[in-house]
Amino acid sequence: MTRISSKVIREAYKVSKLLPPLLRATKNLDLAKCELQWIKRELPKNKWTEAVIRRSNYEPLQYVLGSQPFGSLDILCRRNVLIPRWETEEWVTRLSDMIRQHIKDTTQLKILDACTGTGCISLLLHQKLSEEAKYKTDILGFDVSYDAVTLANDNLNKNEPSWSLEKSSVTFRKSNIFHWSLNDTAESFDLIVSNPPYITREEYSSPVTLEGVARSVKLYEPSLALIGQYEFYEKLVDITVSTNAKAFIFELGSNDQATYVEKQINSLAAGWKTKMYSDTADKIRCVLGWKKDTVWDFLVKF
Ligand SMILES: C[S@@+](CC[C@H](N)C(=O)[O-])C[C@H]1O[C@@H](n2cnc3c(N)ncnc32)[C@H](O)[C@@H]1O
Repeated sequence: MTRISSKVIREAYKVSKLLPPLLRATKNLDLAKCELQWIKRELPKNKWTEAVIRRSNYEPLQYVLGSQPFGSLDILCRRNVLIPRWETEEWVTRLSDMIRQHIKDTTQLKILDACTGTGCISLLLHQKLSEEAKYKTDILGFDVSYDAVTLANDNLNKNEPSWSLEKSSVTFRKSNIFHWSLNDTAESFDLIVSNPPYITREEYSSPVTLEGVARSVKLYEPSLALIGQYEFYEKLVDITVSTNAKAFIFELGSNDQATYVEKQINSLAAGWKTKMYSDTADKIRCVLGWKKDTVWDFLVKF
């Protein structure tokens, strides 16, 4: 565990008596100063001390402040639902920019967002694609967690007034991916997107993850949103094939998971191309697939 010197604690105390408790969670004076600024800017003065105490007990700042920016959206965050991550924001932004750049015709896009959590992926895709009048997007997000679906709907209601949903729709509902069947919707999708649970039980149980930020993840974020291995990808590939989708993008945490998806899709259906994508931190982050000789061929440039 990173130790904080008494010199740094004294320095922090000179700036504000609210800083030393924040240092316990951030382990870094500059970061603690930043967090204090956000707390002061976003919460009323009578909530500052409570916020600092919660944070000093490693509660993630997003739960304390109640939201997290995601693209140009402000996504509401509450305990029991995973906080959206920058890695997800990055690929969702890239995907929507590429769709806008390469799908030129007026098109109806049907998108399924499996394991939707706060609804951040569905909502950012909708927001970015509906800026282009030529698209009509119908997005369905589902999650097994009642708290997640409630929060996703709250996020939809928060953002909806500023959107034109006349041509498009975003819907969230409670559903278990392992009980998901085509009868659930009786329709097909063009694109399947998902950020499923993908941290292995061993990684999750490893004492190394009791350090720093990971400590707050373990203490406060739901393990239901985190722990998973191949079973989610097996089901996602099934859904891709059974809904006659033309493309997919799944977030993941390892090369093994990407290779698993590539093997699964090629064993179940012919004519698919796949690609692995690494984020700007140079970590493998997604596997993508698309049907050859379709409008989705542009994904080769992802
Ligand atoms: C890694 S989180 C991703 C949440 C959100 N898509 C995001 O990117 O922030 C995974 C989500 O999968 C959901 N989940 C876990 N098991 C599930 C299941 N069997 N069926 C559907 N959703 C599930 C969790 O509730 C959680 O919201």
